[in-house]
Amino acid sequence: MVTLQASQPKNPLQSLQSYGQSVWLDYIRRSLISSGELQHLIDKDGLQGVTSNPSIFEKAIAGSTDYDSALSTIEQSHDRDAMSLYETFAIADIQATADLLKPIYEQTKWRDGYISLEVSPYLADDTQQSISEARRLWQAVDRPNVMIKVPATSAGIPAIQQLISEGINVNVTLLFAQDVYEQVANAFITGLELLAAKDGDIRRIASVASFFVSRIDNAVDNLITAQLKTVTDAAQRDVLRGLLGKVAIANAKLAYQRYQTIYQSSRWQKLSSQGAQTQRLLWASTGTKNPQYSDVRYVEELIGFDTVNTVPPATLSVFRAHGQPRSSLTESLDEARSTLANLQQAGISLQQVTDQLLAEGLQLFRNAFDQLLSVVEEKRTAILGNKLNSLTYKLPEPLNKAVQASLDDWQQNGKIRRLWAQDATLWTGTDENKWLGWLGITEDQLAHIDHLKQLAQEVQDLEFTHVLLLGMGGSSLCPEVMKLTFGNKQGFPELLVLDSTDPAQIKAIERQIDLTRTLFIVSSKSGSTLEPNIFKQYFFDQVQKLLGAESAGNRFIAVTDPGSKLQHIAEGDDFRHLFFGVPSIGGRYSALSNFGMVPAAAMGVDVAKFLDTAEVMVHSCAPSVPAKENPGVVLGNILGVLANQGRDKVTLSMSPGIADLGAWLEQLLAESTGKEGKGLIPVDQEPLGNPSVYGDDRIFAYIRLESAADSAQDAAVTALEQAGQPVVRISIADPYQIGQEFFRWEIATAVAGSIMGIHAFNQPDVEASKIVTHQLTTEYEKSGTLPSETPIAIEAGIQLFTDSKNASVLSKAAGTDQSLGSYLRAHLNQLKPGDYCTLLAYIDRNDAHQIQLQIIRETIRDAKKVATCLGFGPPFLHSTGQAYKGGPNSGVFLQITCDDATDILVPQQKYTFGVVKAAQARGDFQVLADRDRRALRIHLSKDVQAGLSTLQTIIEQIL
Ligand SMILES: O=C(CO)[C@@H](O)[C@H](O)[C@H](O)[C@H](O)COP(=O)(O)O
Ligand SMILES: O=C[C@H](O)COP(=O)(O)O
Repeated sequence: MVTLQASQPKNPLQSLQSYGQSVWLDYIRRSLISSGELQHLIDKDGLQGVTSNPSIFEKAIAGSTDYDSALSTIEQSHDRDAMSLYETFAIADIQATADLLKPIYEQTKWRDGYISLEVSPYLADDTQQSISEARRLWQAVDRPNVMIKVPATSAGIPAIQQLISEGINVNVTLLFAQDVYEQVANAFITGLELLAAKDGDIRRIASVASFFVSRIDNAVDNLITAQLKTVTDAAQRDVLRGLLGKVAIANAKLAYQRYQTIYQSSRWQKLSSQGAQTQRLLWASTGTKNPQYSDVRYVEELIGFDTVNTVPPATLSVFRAHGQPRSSLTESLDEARSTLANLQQAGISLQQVTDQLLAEGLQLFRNAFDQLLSVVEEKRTAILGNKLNSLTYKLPEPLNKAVQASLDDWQQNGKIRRLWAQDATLWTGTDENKWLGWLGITEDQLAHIDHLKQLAQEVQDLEFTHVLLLGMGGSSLCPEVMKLTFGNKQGFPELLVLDSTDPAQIKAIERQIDLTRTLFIVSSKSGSTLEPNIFKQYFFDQVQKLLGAESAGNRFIAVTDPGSKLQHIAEGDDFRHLFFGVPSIGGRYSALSNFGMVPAAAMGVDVAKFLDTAEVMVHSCAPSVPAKENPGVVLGNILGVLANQGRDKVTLSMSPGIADLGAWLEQLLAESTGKEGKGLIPVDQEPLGNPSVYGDDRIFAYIRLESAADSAQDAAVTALEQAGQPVVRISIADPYQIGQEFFRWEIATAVAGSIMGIHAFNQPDVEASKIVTHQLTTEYEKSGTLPSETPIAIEAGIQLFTDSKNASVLSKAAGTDQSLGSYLRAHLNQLKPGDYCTLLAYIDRNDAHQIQLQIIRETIRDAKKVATCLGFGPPFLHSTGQAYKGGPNSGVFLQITCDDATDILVPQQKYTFGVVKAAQARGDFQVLADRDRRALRIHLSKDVQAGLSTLQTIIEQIL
């Protein structure tokens, strides 16, 4: 303790030192430090320490502009998440305060001169996390005169012992009960003993036990006042009245008695003889709350040797002005005992009060922390402006209310933190924790960006004209988005993507490229997917014929998970490069990993910039960002809650320049959530209609590219909003910000999956059709033909097929006129409100076919007022196929197959690509039928365009 000169006139604050009490300030704020006011308090009032807590930092950072310019300087140089911004400010303030207090620390031989920093209030129930957080903060602040604050919960007490044993100074906070205080003192002493046993320097370990005072009076006075309303007995009323405003101080005085006993014990004497300092009681919560009580009561009544009182600024001022110090802490101890005994007799349990105060105290700190982080997040978002894609939404009121309640649940139950902590119980508790590697992928990629930069350089140097990506689903959809969004980058090859076994489509791609100047990327996470493997066989064979076996591998790159079959093939064929995926990232969550970024780098996208830009969204969705501020969590809650209320058709509308994002989103949403009879049904590329064509099963998501928006789309979305349809709007200022949507929607899908109660990372029903396809191709290899089938109707060169169950339903409904039209009418008449209709087209995906299918789709939507989807096979099998089979049984399917005009033999196999496609269509159909889906297959002849025209005419006639 610093001894003041005898000659100096002492103010009441300064006088406290002569009673053995140190005054600390329960407040911190940057301007207090920078203005010199804190130094003044140290110099003039003898202030000997400072404490902070989440509420104090909330007032400082959220309630002032002290930090605004620092915040914008940081953000302008590099974006950080709200938690990291808060910590940067908090740590800087703590360090600056520690430096101001350092002379006191040294003069008092490490007894005083401390500043405290509290661990996140969200860790109060977790011993291990409290320990690691405290260690991390201790190292980050890197000052000997800091104390890390840990709450006195049952999980906190073992953490306190451990931290003390490691030589970390601890301020034990949220202490209300004497018994708990004893446990804390015991943990402290044990911690010191452990440190001494390791030959640690125990003399320098300082700790305080922050015993809260005024809150006890508040709580107890309320209970007494409530009793006084019912108790009529005069004597009892006197006793009750006499207890008002007495309990907190009585409790503190008796805690101090325990302190004295503990630190006179022989156990302590052993440590003391080695130079250990006691863990002082520190009176906290010492601002007077009840205006009827003296404003200095919780200072004046608690003065005693070897104690600390941490006071808020207002109490500091009034005590300086009129405080009357006396040695009060050891006065009237009998009265204190009888106060507590009377309280018990009056039926008020002090233990219940203190238990409740601890729970409330934690909640208050959590609320303050959330408020603090919300405000930092708001300030950050304002500084970022349009560098962060915005999200707004308008929902009909009952739905909005349900979404807000769900967001509250996510907040109060710490679910965002649980998501980031990879807690499988947020979903089904199966193995979801093994599939969350995508949460940290941007950081990982940026840390190893050189391999992508080198690839980009190499591709340029070698002057390839094309990069052809061979892959399916999660391995092809992000590259498709990149291709459409970024087009051809000057000086780089054009990226093409092959994800279809349709022979016409393969030929169309082959016609576009020069095989000798193309770089092939074979992309498959599992490395065992049929399509990329046979694509590789085909193109490797072609290149080999032109360049010779030695050189062919030089034109191939593989992206796959370590140890896969594709890795072995790539090594065997001497591929140019082998890039690995992360096994804990499933295909549809892999966009920002090598599966999306290798092709992006090869086509000339600045991947470092792309990932850096995506990180802005990662920061916005961070675990510490409160639910209502968290853009991924907000979207996930909207999707999950609306799906549970029957609005499960997520109708996607994108600006034309980013239209392919829809196909990527389709896979993410459908494959992640469409299972166990539940699911979000994405509706992509369905042209927006007027509000009258929609039922009440939709939610609309409009993703607008600000630089190239479509005014008709804008008007249509506004009309939907005005008609009361739920609409989410996302705005993207720059195509480079599309990566933010990858991450936002991944978080949103994971959140929606949790709300819907499903495993958001598996795809059990995709596997089912793969198995049937495999059986069919094996059969073909043996017999040279696929099993024969009998159509249920033939007309105008079009054949209809279905399974026996659907056949009998449709035949009955078609009646005597078993024409194509009657069957189609019977099939489409099964559509009822809330259903959706999907066209599953196993044909060449060219512009003409797309236009025809879109017309058919619109006709069905407008006539039946149902959602309509369009999937090309086989790609959709790796995407929406999961939801069609595993999701709600509300789909009515029209599968469209055709005879192939030309076919291509798969090298080293007996089958052709056409046979594979046919087997895939049949496998798909069989599984749909096995799952009791309403499905009809329409088989066209070789002239697909003519067949589609006939189909279009019939559908227009019958609806
Ligand atoms: O625990 C410490 C210091 O160790 C304090 O910062 C403590 O958190 C504060 O005194 C209280 O939170 C203030 O409580 P109150 O005045 O709001 O009741
Ligand atoms: O979405 C995933 C597709 O089924 C492709 O899987 P893959 O990357 O293991 O080949």
